[in-house]
Amino acid sequence: MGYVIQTNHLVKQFGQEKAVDNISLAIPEGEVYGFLGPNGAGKTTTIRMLLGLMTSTSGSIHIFNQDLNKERIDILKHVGSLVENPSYYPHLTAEENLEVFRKVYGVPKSRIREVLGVVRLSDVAGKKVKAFSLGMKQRLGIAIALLHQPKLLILDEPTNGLDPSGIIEIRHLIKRLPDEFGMTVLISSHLLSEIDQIATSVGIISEGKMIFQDSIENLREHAQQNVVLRVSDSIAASQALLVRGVDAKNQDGRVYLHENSDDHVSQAIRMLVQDGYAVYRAEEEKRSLEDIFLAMTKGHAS
Ligand SMILES: Nc1ncnc2c1ncn2[C@@H]1O[C@H](COP(=O)(O)OP(=O)(O)OP(=O)(O)O)[C@@H](O)[C@H]1O
Repeated sequence: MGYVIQTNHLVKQFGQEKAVDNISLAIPEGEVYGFLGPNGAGKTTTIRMLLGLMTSTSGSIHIFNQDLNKERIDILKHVGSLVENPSYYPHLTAEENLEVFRKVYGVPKSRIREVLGVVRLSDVAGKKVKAFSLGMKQRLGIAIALLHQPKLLILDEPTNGLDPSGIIEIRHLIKRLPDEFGMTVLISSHLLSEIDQIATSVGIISEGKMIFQDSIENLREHAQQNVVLRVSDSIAASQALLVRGVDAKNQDGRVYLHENSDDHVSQAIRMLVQDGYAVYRAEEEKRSLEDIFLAMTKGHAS
């Protein structure tokens, strides 16, 4: 499979601080890549380098298999982006704003109607942008980014500040782009929950370093849940299980079983009952992807 974006040991240093520290992104074609990290992790800095808005300290960037240093203009012709707050003309309508950008890009007038349709703003095309909600403004920003039919769309925290319905709208919109338009999308966020339903690949950064990069399925595997047992004496019970080779841990007065297949759980319960312990409850630990993400980034920070 081809990669649309590949960075090799990318570094950006501000004074003594490495805001981006050895990041090797690999973003396959046709994916929605969720670029995740807490505030200040280095997402925007990475994105600014990808868009040629900032030079790197070291490392390389290849987009569409071309070196960004050497073929910047050619590459950026096929990239659309929405980084931080997009600039609009508030006193112009959505359609008039798009017309300004259409002329810059030199694309046919028909694109305006098409992109308004894609972002579902056709009904308010004649409305002044100053009357738009934040969610509508973000969708207009995406419409502008789509005008020249880019092969790659880069969105920096597009759901920041949006209410839940605005987040859902953006989510639906982004999800359609790879299938309908063959596009690859990079979307950054500090909240995994916001993008766990749209991303097919995920890269997690913390303090400038990449700490996880793989498919969303493999991230879900990390989120595999322990089974928690409430028993009569959790300290002695977890010891008894460990002695018999069961991966068990005592925590908060409960026994945590890491191996959570039906066979393992029933075997552990049988052992405990045989040893005279009372087993009151067996429950799956409720651990969301967000919990896993927080644990990963916290673990890294400490
Ligand atoms: N122009 C700059 N000069 C000095 N330091 C900078 C500059 N830009 C970013 N930084 C620092 O680099 C680090 C990473 O910032 P960056 O904005 O890339 O993080 P982020 O992951 O995008 O976070 P956020 O979600 O808050 O935007 C921060 O410590 C920030 O203070």
